[in-house]
Amino acid sequence: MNSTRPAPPPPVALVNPANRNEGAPRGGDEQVLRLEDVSIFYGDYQAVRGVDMTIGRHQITALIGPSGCGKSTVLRSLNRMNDLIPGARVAGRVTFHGEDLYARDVDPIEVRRRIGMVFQKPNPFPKSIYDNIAYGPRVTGMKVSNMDELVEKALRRAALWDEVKDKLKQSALALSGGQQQRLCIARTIAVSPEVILMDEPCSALDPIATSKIEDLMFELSRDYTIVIVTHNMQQAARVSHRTAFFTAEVDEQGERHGRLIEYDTTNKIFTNPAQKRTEEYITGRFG
Ligand SMILES: Nc1ncnc2c1ncn2[C@@H]1O[C@H](COP(=O)(O)OP(=O)(O)OP(=O)(O)O)[C@@H](O)[C@H]1O
Repeated sequence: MNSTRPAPPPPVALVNPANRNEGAPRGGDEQVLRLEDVSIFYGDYQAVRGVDMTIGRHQITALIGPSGCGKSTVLRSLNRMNDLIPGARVAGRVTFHGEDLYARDVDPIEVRRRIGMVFQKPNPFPKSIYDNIAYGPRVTGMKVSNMDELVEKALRRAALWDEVKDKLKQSALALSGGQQQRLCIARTIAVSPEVILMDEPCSALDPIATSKIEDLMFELSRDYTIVIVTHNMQQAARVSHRTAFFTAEVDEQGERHGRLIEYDTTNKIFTNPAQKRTEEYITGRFG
């Protein structure tokens, strides 16, 4: 008997009664993405250090943590979006179904088709609603027998069809912010990705539009694997199956590096985290 075993931390404030993903994670045993000892640099600066994590199929994985801890940097490493930032470099291994995403012969364009991304600010093209959806399939050379059908399917999947079906030829820029974000999700879906990365997709939206996107994420997780960066802990608690808590640590030289502190089921992270720093962040005492 180990009588010196520390007592588990008390339940924290953000207990998660509304989480719809409680219980056995769907399909989560199958790993889609894996990070092994991943460090990410901007020039000489090591923004993220030594991250190990796996992302399960058809799960929603939330990345949370204080500003500057490297959440977006890690997210962008999952579809080689960091390649587009001059001086950015990924060390370690990121694999997608066991295949090294950064291997020489891997085409980053194909990576981004299979692992799509939705950004913080809705960024539709200054084109019609229809052309926003049709653009990806056209430029990636997808063989599409019926583009109208594909556009309708993507818009339906993104829960936008009923609102736009009578104005497909109108500019996407005339849509509300929430509609624009669902259009961006439809645009991502149109090229048949397997994973959707979302970088604070609701931060520019009001609570009603946010709630619609959260419902949509839940629906989409039946068919897609989703990784979301969010500042909103309630959102992580509501929508995700698993949560990764990052923070920035200062090294001997006084440099700050993002580190993954704890990664577990969302329920565990929000009710009984193993790490004191996670608990302090969740309860608002730090960060
Ligand atoms: N393009 C860039 N060039 C140089 N440094 C960068 C770049 N992007 C991010 N960084 C630095 O990397 C670190 C991690 O940034 P990142 O944006 O990934 O953090 P974050 O946790 O997503 O922050 P936030 O929650 O504020 O969006 C920060 O110190 C940031 O200044």
